[in-house]
Amino acid sequence: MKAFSRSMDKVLEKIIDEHEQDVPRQNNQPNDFVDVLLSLLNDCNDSLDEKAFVIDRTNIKAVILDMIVASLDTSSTTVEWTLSELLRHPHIMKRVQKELDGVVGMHRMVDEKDLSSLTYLDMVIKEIYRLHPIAPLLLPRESMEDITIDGYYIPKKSRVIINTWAIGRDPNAWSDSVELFLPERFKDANTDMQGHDFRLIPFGSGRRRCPGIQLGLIVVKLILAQLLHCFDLELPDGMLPSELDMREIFGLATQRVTPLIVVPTYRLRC
Ligand code: HEM
Repeated sequence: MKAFSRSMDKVLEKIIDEHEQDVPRQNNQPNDFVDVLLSLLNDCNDSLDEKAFVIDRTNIKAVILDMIVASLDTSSTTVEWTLSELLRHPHIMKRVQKELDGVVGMHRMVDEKDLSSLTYLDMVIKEIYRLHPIAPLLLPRESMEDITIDGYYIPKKSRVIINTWAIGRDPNAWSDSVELFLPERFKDANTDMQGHDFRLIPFGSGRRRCPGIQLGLIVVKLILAQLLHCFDLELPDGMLPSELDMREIFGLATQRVTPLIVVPTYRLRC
């Protein structure tokens, strides 16, 4: 563990050093997240001001590490569950590819600017988060006052845990076909994932909502669009879609019990 912390510290030091040495960035024009953190480092030297917050190099390393930890598994696990469901539902995978071929064609790769036109892929991603929310229990909350909701009394200072996994499979919130993978259920629905519609809150809601939601959604959508556009994907060794193991590991992040193995075949003409 200590060896890991030391090597991680080296990586973080390198990231900060590179930003500090990158002269064009230092024209009071922050370029990226680390630049913004470094600009705060230089800004808060007013030790007489009690309200001034202090941010030092260690804090910056902690925040960068926090971002790496919070973003990697969440994004990659979303991609893995999406591919799993698409491999179990080949007609839906074909429909995603048809949309991609219509929007992008077969002679170039998907670009970030194409993403807003991929509306069926949006529905697929929402359906993934309904059935496979990556953080099924969100972050724990503490109630600030006594309250009764639907007849349940919750005293002040209770630890409250929101089970988004159960909400996603609740027939009262969705329909009887709640166990089915049906992206079309979002066709005419105005459901967003920003924390306003409590039926679908894979990034949480309120002040502790995921601060990386915009980045996360773009990264996940771009990776999926590129994979599905560039490749036809199949299960290995003639495995049938119905034979794919969909068991989940219960934990802070919902991973697959068995890693997904996929056989890709290139399909573009470029
Ligand atoms: C697509 C993938 C992602 C998913 C599904 C996801 C999901 C979540 C969820 C459910 C929470 C808890 C929210 C709550 O309890 O209300 C959370 C918190 C957080 N996420 Fe994400 N996230 C993703 C990507 C990212 C990215 C890309 C970043 C940063 C670059 C990030 C940074 C964070 C941080 C720092 C917190 C803790 C916020 C706090 O303590 O107040 N996440 N995320």
